Amino acid sequence: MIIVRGSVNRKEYTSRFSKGILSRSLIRSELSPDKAYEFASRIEEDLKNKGVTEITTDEIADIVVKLLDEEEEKSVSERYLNWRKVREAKDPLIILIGGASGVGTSSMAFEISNRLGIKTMISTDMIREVMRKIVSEDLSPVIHESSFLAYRSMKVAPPPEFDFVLAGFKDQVATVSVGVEAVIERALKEGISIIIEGVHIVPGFIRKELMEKDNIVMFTLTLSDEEMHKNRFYSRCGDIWNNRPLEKYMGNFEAIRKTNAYLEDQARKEGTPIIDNIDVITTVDFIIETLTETYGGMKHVRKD
Ligand SMILES: Nc1ncnc2c1ncn2[C@@H]1O[C@H](COP(=O)(O)OP(=O)(O)O)[C@@H](O)[C@H]1O
Ligand SMILES: O=C(O)[C@@H](COP(=O)(O)O)OP(=O)(O)O
Repeated sequence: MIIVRGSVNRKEYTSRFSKGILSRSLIRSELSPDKAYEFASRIEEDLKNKGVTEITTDEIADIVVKLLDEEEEKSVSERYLNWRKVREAKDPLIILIGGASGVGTSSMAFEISNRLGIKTMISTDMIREVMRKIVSEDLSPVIHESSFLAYRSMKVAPPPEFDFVLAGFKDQVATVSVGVEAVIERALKEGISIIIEGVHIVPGFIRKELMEKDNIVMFTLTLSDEEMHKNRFYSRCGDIWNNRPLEKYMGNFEAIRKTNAYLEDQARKEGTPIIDNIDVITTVDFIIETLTETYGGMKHVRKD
């Protein structure tokens, strides 16, 4: 039996060498499950042949990187190292992924959670749903509508020179952002990493003293190609569990595009990393690389 020594949150632990655990970290680096399991098996076999009975996680990582660099593209070992950098950081990581309806925030949040092994994920739609139960329609009509239709329930119409879609959108975002900040503060208090995604993650709407923390990182997803954006709704409405009618989004597509343009403007104004969410791998790599630069840098890696 091979004993593995590692540490999580400064706590030392030992466990038996597991091909399954090692395979999962390789799959996060975009290796196919079959190849990941083959690599894990070869590493275990090699350790046994050398009579190794105890090894540290860092020593395993060195073996993995060497093998990946010998047999795979450089990008695979880079992904593996990025994943370890972020996981070894001493502060919980709060990732905020915003974007207009249909651009792909929930799908990308899911991909990132898999890649980084972050188990806690929540959508701003869910936060809004809870708020709808607590805050009556009389008190805050704007949260009882879709973000791109919130203007329909504004108590007072905006001045004629204002864009009414964006006036309603901003009202709803400002209200739901209170719930988003509550989730961020709870995650910091519990010391857990979390991904929060949705249309209400808008640059400039989360308190500055939270956004100034470098373990809280926001990304804005956009789609410059309108046809591609439309197709995303067709693709989503094909999901068997989806109960949201395609017509609602197609019938308000112009309003949704307005919120997409507004999100882009806010991202540029606030210096928020922004990516055209055309391709899953490109988007995920961009987010991971940005995290590694801003968060996974040496100042965050545990000193002990
Ligand atoms: N980068 C991408 N490339 C291809 N399809 C994507 C991408 N991101 C999301 N999708 C697809 O687009 C549809 C909408 O994505 P979703 O995450 O539900 O959007 P949102 O949560 O922003 O409303 C889904 O069917 C999803 O599979
Ligand atoms: O309010 C909104 O813009 C959308 C956001 O959800 P996504 O489309 O981003 O999943 O919620 P809904 O239309 O379902 O009420």
